[in-house]
Amino acid sequence: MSDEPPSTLNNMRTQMQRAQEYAQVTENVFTRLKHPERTLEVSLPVLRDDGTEDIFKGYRCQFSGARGPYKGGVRFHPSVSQDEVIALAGLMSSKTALVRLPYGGAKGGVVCNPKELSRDEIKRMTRRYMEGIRRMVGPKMDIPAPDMNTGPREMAWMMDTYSVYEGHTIPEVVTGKPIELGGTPGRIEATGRGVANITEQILNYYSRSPEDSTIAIQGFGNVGSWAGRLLAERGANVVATSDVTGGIYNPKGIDTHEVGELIESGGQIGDYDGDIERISNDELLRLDVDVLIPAAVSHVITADVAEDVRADIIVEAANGPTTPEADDVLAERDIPTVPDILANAGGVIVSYLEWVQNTQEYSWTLEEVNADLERRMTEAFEEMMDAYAEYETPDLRTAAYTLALDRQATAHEQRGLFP
Ligand SMILES: NC(=O)C1=CN([C@@H]2O[C@H](COP(=O)(O)OP(=O)(O)OC[C@H]3O[C@@H](n4cnc5c(N)ncnc54)[C@H](O)[C@@H]3O)[C@@H](O)[C@H]2O)C=CC1
Ligand SMILES: O=C(O)CCC(=O)C(=O)O
Repeated sequence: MSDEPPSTLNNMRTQMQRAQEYAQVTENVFTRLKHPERTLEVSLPVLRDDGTEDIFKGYRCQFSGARGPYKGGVRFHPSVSQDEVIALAGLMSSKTALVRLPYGGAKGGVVCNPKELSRDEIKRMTRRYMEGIRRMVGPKMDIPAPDMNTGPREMAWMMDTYSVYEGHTIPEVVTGKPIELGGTPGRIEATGRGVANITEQILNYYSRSPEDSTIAIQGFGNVGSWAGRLLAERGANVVATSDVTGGIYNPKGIDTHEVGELIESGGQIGDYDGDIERISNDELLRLDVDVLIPAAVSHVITADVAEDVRADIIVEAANGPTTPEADDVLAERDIPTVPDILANAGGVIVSYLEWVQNTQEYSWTLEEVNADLERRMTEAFEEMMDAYAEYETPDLRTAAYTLALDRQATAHEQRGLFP
């Protein structure tokens, strides 16, 4: 096993490489598709509440714009690095292609621990970040959105900062905004709703259903908590979940709505005092459940963990949770893994619906948004399963990447970017 620190970018390139032999992509185009178009690094001077000033580092990577404006979230997390932001921007380019959105891919982030910053400090940092990247973004150029530790509040501050410089309000420069500022109903739950949809579909594909399934979810933030609540509504038994403070387990089931409310009121899993047994994040990944849903950080399912996984199916709600070495082990062990670029695409799909509403200055109902989301997820799932059968790829990820690569290569060729 290599001593190299895990590189999300190397992992993403290996995943693309594995699809190259099935996709209609020439070597020249493939080389282009593996490299980002540009990455900006910004230094953000932020006044702390005690009167001192700190410099935070931020990034925005635009990976590919061949299929449309760049699109992707912004995360605030200590693990943010240039390598990670580039890789996540690459994942976004494949994700938008796979679910047929008219976008390219981007990602941004600031290296910080928001848990150690006050609301005012986060606000000053967010506004500085938007000032730093504002020449690069725009409603027809690059449209940021939420990711880890960012949400409607941060999107509102980013939208306001951009609009102040432009001299008028431009809601469509970011998505995931509060509803009052042009956000769409359904965006907060969208990624979790997409995960619930895909989990139900993969279970149905194997002639099973949420009602007879137990689920373990690592990470109970925006994505994990909504996936958990919506799967429970579909009849599934969510038996375990976790956050950075550790995990909880009850084979009879966890009250996902109660835990969700605790998290939304600022609590942590470590504070939950229901009828549960405490487990570690590592133990959660090895539970004997029907479906394992990693919904937190990258690289958690390594080859070693994959050897011990007892779930029948994995659905990747997080970006990049499984290493390529782990993919090999899981394929060998016949454990299907629905890849991130499909499983968590509900967020960017509803971001697209928000952007469309903003550009048309019109608004849709929650029912319309949810129906459109479910339809797009279902179609993308069926296309991935058809590609899996047609190309006989070793796993679902390679099938998904084959479709994404083909569509990105076609865009390059049709635009005349290559002879
Ligand atoms: N928010 C969105 O719309 C989308 C998010 N994603 C991905 O989903 C994942 C989760 O994102 P969000 O729910 O938005 O973030 P969040 O910040 O709302 O929640 C993250 C959760 O992960 C937990 N966590 C953090 N570090 C951990 C660790 N080392 N071990 C175990 N748990 C840990 C946190 O305590 C929290 O429960 C990320 O990989 C993100 O890129 C993907 C698509 C869209
Ligand atoms: O909603 C969006 O535009 C992007 C969400 C995102 O960052 C992701 O899917 O990883």
